[in-house]
Amino acid sequence: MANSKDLPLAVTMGDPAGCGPQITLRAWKTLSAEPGVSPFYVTADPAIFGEAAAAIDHPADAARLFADKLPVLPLKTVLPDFSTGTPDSALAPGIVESIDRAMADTFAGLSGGVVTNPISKAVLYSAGFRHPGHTEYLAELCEAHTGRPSPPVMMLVGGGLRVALATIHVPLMRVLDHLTSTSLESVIRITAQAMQRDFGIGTPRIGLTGLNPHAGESGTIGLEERDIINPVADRLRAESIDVSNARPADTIFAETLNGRFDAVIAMTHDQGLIPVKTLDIWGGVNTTLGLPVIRTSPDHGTAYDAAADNAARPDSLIAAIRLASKMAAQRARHDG
Ligand SMILES: NC(=O)C1=CN([C@@H]2O[C@H](COP(=O)(O)OP(=O)(O)OC[C@H]3O[C@@H](n4cnc5c(N)ncnc54)[C@H](O)[C@@H]3O)[C@@H](O)[C@H]2O)C=CC1
Ligand SMILES: NCC(=O)COP(=O)(O)O
Repeated sequence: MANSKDLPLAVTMGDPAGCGPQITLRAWKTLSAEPGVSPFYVTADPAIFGEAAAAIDHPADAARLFADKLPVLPLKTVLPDFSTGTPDSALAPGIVESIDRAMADTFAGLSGGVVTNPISKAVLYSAGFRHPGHTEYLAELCEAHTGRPSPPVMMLVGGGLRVALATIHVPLMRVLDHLTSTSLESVIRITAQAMQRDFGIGTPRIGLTGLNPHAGESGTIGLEERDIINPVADRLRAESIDVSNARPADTIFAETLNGRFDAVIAMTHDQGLIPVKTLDIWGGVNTTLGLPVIRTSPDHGTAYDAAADNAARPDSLIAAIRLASKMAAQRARHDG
């Protein structure tokens, strides 16, 4: 499967009633004038971008047009009328087709990676979508394509931090059903490999948060550090993976900003996302590690309110496209 730096990136439409069309157009205006970044095309209905868009028949046409027009590969699904800022489950089939097409192009070696625009989980759920989010859906598409499981790891990059998650879209009450020695070991291995292959860090230093306050305070405020996290870290250190024991989650991000770790693995979604979004709400990027394709995304959601005001900021999508472009180049170097 190609993941070449020379291929265009496939950007999905996301929810067309959300911020996706505005931020895509604004990102294209910035990036079409920026040397060194991969060109991209959008899998979408060209009409949602007005005169700035040019419909293309094939991803290979994107690079030639990119400086002058936003290249758009049209969907088969006809979008119903919609109102910007108003969620509508009737848009779900087009949203899903856009994701499927971007992934199919990447599997076929026509695109160098996928950058997803935000979707509303609630809108897709109400139309029968049975995956928690893009992350899990993309992993399923990868498994269907390769025949091998691709356990996905969500990583947020921003504010000087790289933060992977040991559990993703899981209700807090169910975290312990998902945080097992096996799952944590897999997340650490995938993060360590991705740091080398996609971020060019030869010997990554990985910090683990504790699950409990004070990382369990020697077992007096919780036992998961003693029983799950630290034994996994011990085992992996014996294999020369540079991973810490569980450290208090309230300080590990400051330690990381001071240079102690290259990446942190947080045990829960909010534990990891709060520091990144607080430090870098506009520039943070969500990337999925562990897949055979490169995937990035803005760290924010559909921002229906900002979209309705025509005020959606493209910064995070721009950062997501730049990161995908860099990862594609790094992966090509790594894989030789
Ligand atoms: N990668 C994805 O597809 C993601 C999707 N979501 C989905 O987005 C939906 C809305 O979630 P919320 O929690 O409201 O988060 P949100 O990120 O859409 O909005 C939170 C606040 O930030 C503002 N905001 C976000 N992005 C902005 C931008 N680019 N420009 C200007 N203002 C911006 C919004 O206007 C809002 O006030 C949910 O259904 C959720 O499932 C949330 C996060 C990521
Ligand atoms: N909070 C991050 C988020 O919900 C993104 O999910 P996904 O759609 O990238 O799986």
